[in-house]
Amino acid sequence: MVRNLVVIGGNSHPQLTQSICGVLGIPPAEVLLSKFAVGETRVEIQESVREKDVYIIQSGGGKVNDHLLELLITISACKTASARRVTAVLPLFPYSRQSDIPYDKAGAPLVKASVGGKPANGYTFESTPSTPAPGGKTEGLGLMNGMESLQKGLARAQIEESTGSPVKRRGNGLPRSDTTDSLKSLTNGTDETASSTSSKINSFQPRPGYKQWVAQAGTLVADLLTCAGADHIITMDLHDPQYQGFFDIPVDNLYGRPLLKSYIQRNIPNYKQAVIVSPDAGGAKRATAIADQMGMEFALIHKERRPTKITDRQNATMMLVGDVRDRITILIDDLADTSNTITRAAKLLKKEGASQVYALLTHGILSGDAIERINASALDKVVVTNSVDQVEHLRRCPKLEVLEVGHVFGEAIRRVHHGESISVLFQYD
Ligand SMILES: O=P(O)(O)OC[C@H]1O[C@H](OP(=O)(O)OP(=O)(O)O)[C@H](O)[C@@H]1O
Repeated sequence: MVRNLVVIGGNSHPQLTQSICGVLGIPPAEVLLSKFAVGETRVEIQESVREKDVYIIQSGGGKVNDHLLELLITISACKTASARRVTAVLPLFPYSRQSDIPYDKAGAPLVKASVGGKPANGYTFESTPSTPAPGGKTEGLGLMNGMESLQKGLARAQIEESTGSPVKRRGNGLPRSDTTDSLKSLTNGTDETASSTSSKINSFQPRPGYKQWVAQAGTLVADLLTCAGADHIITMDLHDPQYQGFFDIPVDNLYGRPLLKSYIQRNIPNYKQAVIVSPDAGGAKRATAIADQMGMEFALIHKERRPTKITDRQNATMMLVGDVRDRITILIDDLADTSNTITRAAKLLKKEGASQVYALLTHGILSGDAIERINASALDKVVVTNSVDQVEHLRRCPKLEVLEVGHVFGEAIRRVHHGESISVLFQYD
């Protein structure tokens, strides 16, 4: 029994809250988490948290935005109810993959670039923005684009003023052709100017190589948590460990690896002869750490994230570096979302002669038709932790096995509460 410690479970994962409370020997706090008719989140803390050390359990996955808002409101409610310290426990941290520019699954940037006003079909990843030449035109970019739009808007206003009727526009904001003559007379009076103005008046057209300005949601979410009043974060296997640097409060990033290692030792026959495989270069460090510690061989799948052409998805190939013939292979990754990565990797491993393919992941998000994809794949077994609720996934996927993380978070909470070191939880030997 621990004193002055309160655990509040969000709606994302009630089973994990129960298991953490079981480890700590306390019941979860009484809270009301619901929604008003309009859809707004409603939170009521139904017991006193004054001067208490509060831990709120809320994972990513599922209705991730609802869960995030519910967490923020709960943190704020505890702070205003005079909690001494509020710790957000996020077994899967939401939005932590969004600190980079977005790519589609074939690895192509989501920017649809245009070249000289033409569609992006000729775009290659080797393309670079053209160097502006003296007297050269910089079509459709930045300041020039703004000036041309302004010029065009003025021209349209003048036509409207002189004719007394509004200029009709196409969907893209261009005047209709019946106004073109008037337009010509109001610009330089030449066809060339009119047509070039027409082509330029359109909205912003990014060029190849232009880095699209995207929301850095990871930073925003970090700020929202601290703004709401979180004093401390506990999470597990952050997709980018550097994400801890987005916070100015302590972040404890626990490892799921001890669980995965122990699964291998207990369940894979003659495991020293098996091969650990990283399904992409991004996860190589994660997978080699396990292979090195367990004295196992390692292979890498090079996931080509840069197809030659933006339209050519077939070029987004996977290539195996290492030998897996007649060996059991174990894919190691931090998470599976759509399951594309692990199912494609499994197909390649079987093609290269692997006798069996396991996938061991910390976070089984398994969105959309991920389960169907796994069921139909070459994967023999998928092992995930319950950092995300797996009840529904288990029901639908006979290949799925789930490892319990409640004791890891329970022990981390106990140690943080008592001011003990939790570094022992970071060791995975
Ligand atoms: O199940 P899926 O939808 O295929 O997603 C899973 C993949 O996504 C993440 O990596 P990401 O593609 O973000 O690349 P990175 O490792 O290079 O950051 C993760 O590490 C997996 O490899």
